Amino acid sequence: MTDETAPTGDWSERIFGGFRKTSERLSENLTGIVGKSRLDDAQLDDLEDALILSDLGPRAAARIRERLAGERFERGVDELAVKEAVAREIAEILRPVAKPLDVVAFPRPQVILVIGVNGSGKTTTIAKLAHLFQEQDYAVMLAAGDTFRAAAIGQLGVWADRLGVPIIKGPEGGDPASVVFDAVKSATDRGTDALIVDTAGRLQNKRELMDELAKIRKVLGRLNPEAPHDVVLVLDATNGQNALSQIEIFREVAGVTGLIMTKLDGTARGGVLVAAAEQYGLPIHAIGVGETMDDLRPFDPDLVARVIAGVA
Ligand SMILES: Nc1nc2c(ncn2[C@@H]2O[C@H](COP(=O)(O)OP(=O)(O)OP(=O)(O)O)[C@@H](O)[C@H]2O)c(=O)[nH]1
Repeated sequence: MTDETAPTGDWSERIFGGFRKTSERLSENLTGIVGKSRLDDAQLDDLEDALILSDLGPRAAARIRERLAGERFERGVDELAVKEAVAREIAEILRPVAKPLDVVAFPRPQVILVIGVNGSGKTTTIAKLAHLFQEQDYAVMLAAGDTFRAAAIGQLGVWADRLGVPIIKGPEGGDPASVVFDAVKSATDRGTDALIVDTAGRLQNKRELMDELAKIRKVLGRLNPEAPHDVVLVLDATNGQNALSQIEIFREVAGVTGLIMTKLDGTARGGVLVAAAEQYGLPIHAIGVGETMDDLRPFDPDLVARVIAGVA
């Protein structure tokens, strides 16, 4: 964890890194592409392969191919024109899933479960979300529902101190559902707007995790039938294609309602977000572009599409 006062630089510059592996692959395969007013079958095949290799996935690749097969390039086919067309099509896929996480629950609190494998950036994302809500003048509380590891409880506690928000914790090895129960009661009593709950990320033991999350849900449902209002899966951009299998598994065990992708400031294959959007249609709430509490950014589908296509 770095100091939250560290300079953050220009975040929009950073996301070029997060999509670099995707956009480089794509660019390499489009270099020198020329033609008359339409792409021919061989060019369309190459384009589709390039999109798949760039982590956009077979479904998004097939969709973009189909759209570009019907495209008339008025000024003739060249690299820039094709990239512009690809950017437009990627934006079409991403726009419907770009959806910030809003605090809307009534009655309060809005209960947001945050899930994801260990190391994905879950704890940091919780801090970033808390900070974002604070900036919008919402009262926030954290709950340390990952009781499996003392370090996880400690780390969330450090963030709570920094942010100046209350945190409900239990003992290491304690029952996460009981922590969540206490937290919802406390948040309700205090009139808290958003309660953000950390959870264990033990994918190795799917059954145990499923039982744990089911128990949390049951307890929550007793206090508020609408809760949890959000189940946000945190994905690490550096994991590339692995993100898709994580969505698959967590959808099954936890009923994911939205995604946040972190570490898009590193060199990563963020293009997998396009595959995720096409395949699952889950809302993408935000992206993480650094380690400080200010480094959560809105997901801008048009910018991301242009970065991926190499025309930003
Ligand atoms: N560069 C970068 N690093 C990040 C980002 N988000 C989190 N990290 C770093 O990734 C590491 C893991 O983040 P955590 O928030 O501890 O992840 P976690 O999923 O809670 O992990 P556990 O505590 O092991 O369960 C830390 O060193 C964070 O500082 C991000 O957007 N960009």
